[in-house]
Amino acid sequence: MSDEEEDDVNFKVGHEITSGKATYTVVRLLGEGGFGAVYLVKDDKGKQAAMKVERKIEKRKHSKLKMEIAILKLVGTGKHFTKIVDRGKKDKEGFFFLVMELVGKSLGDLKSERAEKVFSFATGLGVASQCLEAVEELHKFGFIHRDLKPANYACGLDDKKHLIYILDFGIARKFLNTKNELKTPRETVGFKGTVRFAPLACHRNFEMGPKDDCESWFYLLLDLILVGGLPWRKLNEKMDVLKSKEECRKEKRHTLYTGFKHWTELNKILDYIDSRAYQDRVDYQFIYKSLAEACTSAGLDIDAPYDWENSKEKDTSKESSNSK
Ligand SMILES: Nc1ncnc2c1ncn2[C@@H]1O[C@H](COP(=O)(O)OP(=O)(O)OP(=O)(O)O)[C@@H](O)[C@H]1O
Repeated sequence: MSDEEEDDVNFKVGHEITSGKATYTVVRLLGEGGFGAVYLVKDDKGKQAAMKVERKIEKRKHSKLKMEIAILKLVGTGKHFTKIVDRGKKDKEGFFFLVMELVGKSLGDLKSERAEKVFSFATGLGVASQCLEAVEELHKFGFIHRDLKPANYACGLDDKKHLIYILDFGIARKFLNTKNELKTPRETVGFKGTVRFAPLACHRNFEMGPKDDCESWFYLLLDLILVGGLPWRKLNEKMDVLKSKEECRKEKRHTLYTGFKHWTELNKILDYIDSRAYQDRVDYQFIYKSLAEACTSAGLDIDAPYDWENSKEKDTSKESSNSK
């Protein structure tokens, strides 16, 4: 059995977790991550929520869940962030938990339900614009995410189907100090995050700043709309992925936009992000404007209903897709 498996918290359907506020009953597992699991739960009044649990391990230096709670508390009512419902720890059973607002399917799941496994151009750009708004908000609070990818964003439920939420702040890092000044970059930094979406700085073991989240966000944007996926999607070795990302800055630039008629604005965004350094501020407005212009030049509306809001497509609720 691996360490990871030993770390698992396995709740059966019907398992009850009581806090000072309510008793939560496990309805089903929503997903499992590196350090724990996320369950669909309902409280005493039948209200549904998501409960993230993490096994309490003394030897673990960083609790991902603690970081997640700290960030959600900090951003408070930010519209792209799930609200905290409850949180606590169960010393006897040895786990921490966070109960939060329930959201719908992840962008990764929504995308994989589509015929060509990508969103339409307008949905991709509209969604990506919201994904960046969430990142901008996080940056305002002095944190970088370091693991932006379609699996870490989800759409809302019911009347919030057009709203995108950012999830999973387990490896976020503060880049501003207590005086709100940029922290001095470390000499060398270990690889963090997901190879496919990692920025060049991460591959090169450099300290990451806001512009590096933007670079990952750009890969995410392409991943949402590029039929066949990112050029390095089939490569497993970090070094090969770095090489491919570097080539896409030079002679293989066109492979980032295969099949797109309207990519000039997207290319300008990548040039802009690449022109930024660790210490630079990001002009998010320039990026939002360029995304909207890319849609306009394609004769599309960036604010149009998203692909999954179309009534012919499946329900976005994980609950309805799995429990019927
Ligand atoms: N508030 C929520 N509402 C509904 N589903 C959620 C919610 N939060 C997370 N999930 C789902 O639970 C699964 C795991 O979530 P998340 O990525 O946050 O967990 P994690 O344990 O940190 O994962 P990893 O270690 O792989 O990054 C995902 O499928 C995600 O879509």
